[in-house]
Amino acid sequence: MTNTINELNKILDEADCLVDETKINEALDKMASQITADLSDKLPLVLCVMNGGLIPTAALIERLNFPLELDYIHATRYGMETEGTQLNWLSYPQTSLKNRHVLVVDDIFDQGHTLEAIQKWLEEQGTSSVHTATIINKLHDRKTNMQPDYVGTDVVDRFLFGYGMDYKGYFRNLKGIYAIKGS
Ligand SMILES: O=P(O)(O)OC[C@H]1O[C@H](OP(=O)(O)OP(=O)(O)O)[C@H](O)[C@@H]1O
Ligand code: HPA
Repeated sequence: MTNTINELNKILDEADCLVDETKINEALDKMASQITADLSDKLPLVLCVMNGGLIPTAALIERLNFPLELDYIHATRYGMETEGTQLNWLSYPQTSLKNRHVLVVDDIFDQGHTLEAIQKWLEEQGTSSVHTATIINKLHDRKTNMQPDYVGTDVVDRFLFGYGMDYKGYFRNLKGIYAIKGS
């Protein structure tokens, strides 16, 4: 256990903070304004993509001053790894989705497979509209075809953690967004 704590503390000490708390808050404010303009009269259902979406979703919805409902979906393709594989669907929303305007919130748009699959599945459930939002868009050319409707900020192609994103299950709780040394 001491080894694990030491290893994790070293990872954090050596990491680069790419997006600090101030920049995250500015990004969230901008996204909230755009979402308010589009969805404030739609009684939307906000769907948090667990686990990474937890912190961004909480921060975003406290900036939305109109009636909305909240539920979650849990799909994961990275697990404890730094490379994604197939998407595992672990939990589905309990709220009826038919004829609903849905806003899906996640932490990061990396290759895009997670959000693309969730969007497709939601459309098959008879939703009226599906919008997608992520705090981070990772810049590289390995993307699927879709684009999130609302993006906080672009970040270079390194392995990230903090603000919802994990390194081996840890560090989702950090207030900034960090890149692992050498990644
Ligand atoms: O754009 P993609 O390449 O599909 O990657 C993005 C997804 O990967 C992460 O989830 P992960 O599978 O790590 O599960 P977690 O949210 O529980 O960390 C992140 O939270 C996104 O949901
Ligand atoms: O860079 C990342 N960090 C953490 N989780 C992730 N899931 C996709 N990309 C990442």
